[in-house]
Amino acid sequence: MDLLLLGKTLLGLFSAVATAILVSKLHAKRLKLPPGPFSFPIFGSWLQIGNNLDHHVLTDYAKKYGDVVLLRLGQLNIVAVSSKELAGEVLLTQGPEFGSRSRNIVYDMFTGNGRDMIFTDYGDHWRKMRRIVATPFTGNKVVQQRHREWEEEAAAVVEDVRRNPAAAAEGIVLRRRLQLMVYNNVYKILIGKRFESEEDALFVKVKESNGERSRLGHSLGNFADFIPFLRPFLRGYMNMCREITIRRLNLFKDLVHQRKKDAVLDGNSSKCAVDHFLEARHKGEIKDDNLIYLVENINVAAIETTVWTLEWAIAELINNPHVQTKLRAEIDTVLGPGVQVMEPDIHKLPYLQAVIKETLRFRMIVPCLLPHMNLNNAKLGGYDIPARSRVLVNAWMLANDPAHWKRPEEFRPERFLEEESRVEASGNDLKYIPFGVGRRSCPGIVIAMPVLGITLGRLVQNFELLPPPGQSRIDTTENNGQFATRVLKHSTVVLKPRSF
Ligand code: HEM
Repeated sequence: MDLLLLGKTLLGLFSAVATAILVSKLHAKRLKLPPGPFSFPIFGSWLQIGNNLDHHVLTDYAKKYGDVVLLRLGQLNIVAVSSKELAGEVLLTQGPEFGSRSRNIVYDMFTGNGRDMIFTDYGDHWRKMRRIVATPFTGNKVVQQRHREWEEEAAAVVEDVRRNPAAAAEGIVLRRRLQLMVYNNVYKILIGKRFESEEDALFVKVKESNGERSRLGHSLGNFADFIPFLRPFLRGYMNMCREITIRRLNLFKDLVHQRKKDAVLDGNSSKCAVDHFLEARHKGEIKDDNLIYLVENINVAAIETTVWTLEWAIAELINNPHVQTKLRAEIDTVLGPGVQVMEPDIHKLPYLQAVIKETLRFRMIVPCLLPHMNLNNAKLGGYDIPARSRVLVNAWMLANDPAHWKRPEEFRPERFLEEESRVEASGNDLKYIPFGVGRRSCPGIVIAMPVLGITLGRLVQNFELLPPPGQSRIDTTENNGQFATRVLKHSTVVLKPRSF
């Protein structure tokens, strides 16, 4: 480290200590803050908490301190909420107050300081961007217009797996093929395009750059977020983030440009999301960079979320063979052996729906939703919540709390046909909100649920899903990141074809 950097760091440290002590004294007098672990000047509770602030750690804090906990990490206040009542306050009753998003330095960079939709503050810009995304992705006709494409993509997966001798013998990493399928589902809506194979050059490029962005954004604890004078130590990491941001935005600009050319050549092609975004741009509702960030947002929100959920569901179906057998029997009985699951069939397959709901409960991939934020000082559960707190709703804890659920530690889809038969994934009961609820809830539920139903239904009716030879289970060790819970190791799966 050079002397100048060391000098700057020490100076920063000294002024931060002085400011932190002064601010905390002033605050402590006036505000009734939620309980939480002891907070030191400058570092807050970072030394006790460490860098693993995932939903399990937050659950432990909730058990110790209560339904609303304040964790101070340097300058950042993190408010963790874990009761139905307070989740309702944050997401519904006080939705506008807590409807902004907390970003960190990396997400400032990824989103151009909130020029996107997902990480922008609650207000007119967000409202406009959300409406523009909603038309092509979540309008009430989207399922009707698109389900044939999703069925064809799922049929292509089944075909490819049947043709691959390794699938029935040593097994394959099915995730890779499912990833291509979900990219195709989303890219057809986004730019009217699908990729032919996993080797398609553009697919490889998009997938790698999204993967790199996701890897860099996944880290849970980032000390430079809450102790800004330590930022110089992260120069290398920040440079990588900057580089990937530029690369991705250029890639998405090229995609939009290409779509403009294709649409002119082929006047008959049906309208895709980018066409809607371009119209909004022409009307002056959004600017060029907002348009590119919308494309960026769909790339991060729509694809891996669905792939991770499929990956978890497959792992649970293999580790719970009785569930898999029961699901297969339901499909065979209702549709007839070999009659392929179509989207309109899903409502006739309650056990399939229950398996999906149970996966989203037990393996909630966005366990604390995306971070909410209050722009101004607010009140919650009788406590003062300082402006710009990062508010995390521990949705995983609500969905796995023995106070609300019978034997929550079991993967038991039957619960959604028996004691929880009225509970829906759309959040009609706040103990189960895998897509959030309220203003900032996931608009993608409209397409995610049918895609999950078609894909899982087709896999189970066409194959027996098994662990690889020599193993009795799929490894379900979690990899918990800033926003998402993924499977640590992408599993190899054996798929034995059924004959009809
Ligand atoms: C199984 C699949 C998915 C799950 C579990 C999921 C879950 C979530 C969750 C928990 C949130 C945050 C809610 C909150 O902070 O209150 C969210 C936000 C969002 N999701 Fe999804 N999602 C999935 C698929 C999709 C798809 C397919 C799309 C495509 C349109 C999508 C688009 C979005 C967007 C745009 C937001 C941000 C909304 C806003 O800030 O206003 N998601 N999602």
